[in-house]
Amino acid sequence: MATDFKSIPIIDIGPLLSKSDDPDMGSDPGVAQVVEQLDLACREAGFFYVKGHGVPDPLVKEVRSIARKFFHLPYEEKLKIKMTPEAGYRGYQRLGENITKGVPDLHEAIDCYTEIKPGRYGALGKPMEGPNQWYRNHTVYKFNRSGYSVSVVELSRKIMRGIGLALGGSPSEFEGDRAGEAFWVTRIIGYPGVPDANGDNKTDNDVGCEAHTDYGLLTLVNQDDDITALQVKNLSGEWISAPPIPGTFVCNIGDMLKIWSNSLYESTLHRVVNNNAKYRVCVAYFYEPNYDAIVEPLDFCIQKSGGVRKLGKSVYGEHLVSKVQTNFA
Ligand SMILES: N=C(N)NCCCC[C@H](N)C(=O)O
Ligand SMILES: O=C(O)CCC(=O)C(=O)O
Ligand SMILES: [Fe+2]
Repeated sequence: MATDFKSIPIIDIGPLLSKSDDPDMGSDPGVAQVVEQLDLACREAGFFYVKGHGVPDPLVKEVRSIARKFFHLPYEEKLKIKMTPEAGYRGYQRLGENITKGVPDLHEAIDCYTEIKPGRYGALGKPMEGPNQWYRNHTVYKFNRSGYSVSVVELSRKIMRGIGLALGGSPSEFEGDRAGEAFWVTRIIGYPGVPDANGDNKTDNDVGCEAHTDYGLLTLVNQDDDITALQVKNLSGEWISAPPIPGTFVCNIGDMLKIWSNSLYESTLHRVVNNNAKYRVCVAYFYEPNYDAIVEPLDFCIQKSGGVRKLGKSVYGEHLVSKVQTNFA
């Protein structure tokens, strides 16, 4: 929402990926071009599409089809992996159960998080401890086995190397005790189409997901190919659509990157409105800092902002827990 962007840029990150293990990647002209585009996109919109990302198209489609299959199961089946605070907020959330801005959203979802062993982060980690409910549903089990998460975590790390350079830092800026053990969240989401005559899909709200920002570093959205529903807010308050572009992921910046960058990059408000008759699925992958990362504006970002420190300190795990705990009625 940093500017009045009217569309969301598409970036071919192929050149970045081909050099992403070279510590001197920044001096490669192909990489430099990608980095320049990343910087512009992050400053202007906080959103961009990536193409040339190397995740096989059949895999991208397969996880959406797994998601669709799950949401078509009878309600009783889905409830067998119900999300509860006791389950570390992992599992299935029914239609209207997620709350954004105090209003129930018109979507259902499964949340999976990096597993946290009891005691791993003390009191900070306690609310999020627990295993994912992979083994209690055949369809969810297939998602776990697909290899999707492994592909997108690698991809995210490489994009973050480009973003480190884009900010004017090193490619490894978001590694080590910042995001070397990146926490991840996978959210498998289903949005009913426009409510039908008998009102089966009705909640108090017909917005699929109300306006919000994402919490961590970088989100990778894998959305249905044939429905435009994701909208991004620009500076004048207009909602700019992020239509599906086959072969791409929609990427956006989270709250922790906003802090580290001292607001040079913003976590942009977005929402989902499915006005289509068809059911829409989306698999969102959130690449986050280390669970216990202490996040505060980086010195070189403060320098770039005329020496003014714009934001205070945050602990990622605390931010996540406070969000997760207000996501339910
Ligand atoms: N992990 C993410 N970003 N999930 C987004 C869920 C919707 C926003 C949430 N209810 C909120 O109010 O923040
Ligand atoms: O469904 C989408 O396209 C995006 C979902 C989203 O913004 C979220 O879950 O954080
Ligand atoms: Fe989001």
